[in-house]
Amino acid sequence: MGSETPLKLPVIDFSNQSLTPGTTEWNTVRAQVHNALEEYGCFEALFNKVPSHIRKSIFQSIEELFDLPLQTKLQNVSKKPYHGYVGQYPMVPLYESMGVDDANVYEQVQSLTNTLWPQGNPSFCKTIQSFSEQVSELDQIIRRMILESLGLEKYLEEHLESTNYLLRVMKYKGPQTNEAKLGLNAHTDKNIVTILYQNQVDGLEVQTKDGKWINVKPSPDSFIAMIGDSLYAWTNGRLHSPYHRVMMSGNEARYSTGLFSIPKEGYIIKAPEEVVDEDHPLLFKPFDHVQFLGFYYSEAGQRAHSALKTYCGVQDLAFSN
Ligand SMILES: O=C(O)CCC(=O)C(=O)O
Ligand SMILES: [Fe+2]
Repeated sequence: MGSETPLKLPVIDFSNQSLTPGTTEWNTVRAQVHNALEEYGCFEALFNKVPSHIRKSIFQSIEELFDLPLQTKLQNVSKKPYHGYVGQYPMVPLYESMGVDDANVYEQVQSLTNTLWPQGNPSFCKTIQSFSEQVSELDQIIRRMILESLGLEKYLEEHLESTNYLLRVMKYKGPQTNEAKLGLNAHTDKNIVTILYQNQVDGLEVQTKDGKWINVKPSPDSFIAMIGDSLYAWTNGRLHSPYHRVMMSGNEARYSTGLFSIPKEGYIIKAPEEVVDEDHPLLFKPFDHVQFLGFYYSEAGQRAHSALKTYCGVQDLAFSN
C-alpha cells in the first residue's frame, strides 16, 4: 500500500581523483561494479570527468539535430542495422533516434556533421566528439574492472581493441497524458556496455531478475551503465543483461544519449576458457556481433523471446547431458 521502499539501482561513485588501477579505492569500486552487474546488470554511475559545459551543450546539440527537417535526418544512414535514423514507427510513435558511428573519432563526426549541415556546424561536431570521448573513458574503466573481477585481465587489451563506439541520441515526445505510454519497447541491448545519459525527464525502467520494474531517476551528474548481450555471452552468463524500456508521461520531451561499445565486424565473441567449467557449461556458441544483429532485426529474431538464445544458445545440449 505504498509503504514498500521503491526499488532503486545501485549507485557507484567514480569521481574520486585517486581511482587508478591497483589502489584500494579502485578495488572497492571494482567489487561494487561486479556485485551490481551480477545482480542487476546495471547501475547508476557518478562520474564528474565530463565538464558541465559539455553536459549542457550536448542537449542543445541534440535538440538542434532533431529539429532538422525529416528529409535531412533521413540522410543519417549506416551499413549496420539500427545505426542510422530510426523513427516514424507506428508501434512507438513517441520515439525517434539517430546514430553516430565512431563518435569518439573527430573525422567521423565531422563527416556526418557535413552531411547534415553542408554549411558546417563546428560546435555540434566538437560537442558530440568530446562528450563521446569522455564517456568512453567511463566505459573503459568499467570494462577493466569487469575483466579484473572475473580474473580475465590478460584479455584486457584484446577486449578493449575489439570494439568501436556508437553514440545514439534519442528523443521521446511527451504523450500529453498523465497515464504512462510506451516510449521504447522492452529489450536487452545487444552490444558490450551501454552508458546512458538523459535530460531532466525520467522514463527509463530496468527489470530485475524477478521481473519487477525499477524506475530509474538519475541525478544530473549520473550516467547509467548497462551490460549488453554480447558481454553477457562473453562472460558466459556471469553478468546479467537486463530488459529495459522507456515509459513516458506528461508534456515534456525526453532527450537521452547512449554510448554503445560494439564488437567490430569479424571479431568472434567466444567466452574465454576461464569462465567455462563443469558448473558453468558454455551457454553460447561463438558468434559475430554484426551477423547476430542481422538475425535480431529479421522476422524470426524479432519474434524470439531471447534473440541471443535462439541464435547461438547451447542450453539444450547442456540440459540433455
Ligand atoms: O533512452 C533511454 O534511456 C534508453 C534507450 C535504450 O534503451 C536504447 O537505445 O537501447
Ligand atoms: Fe537499450
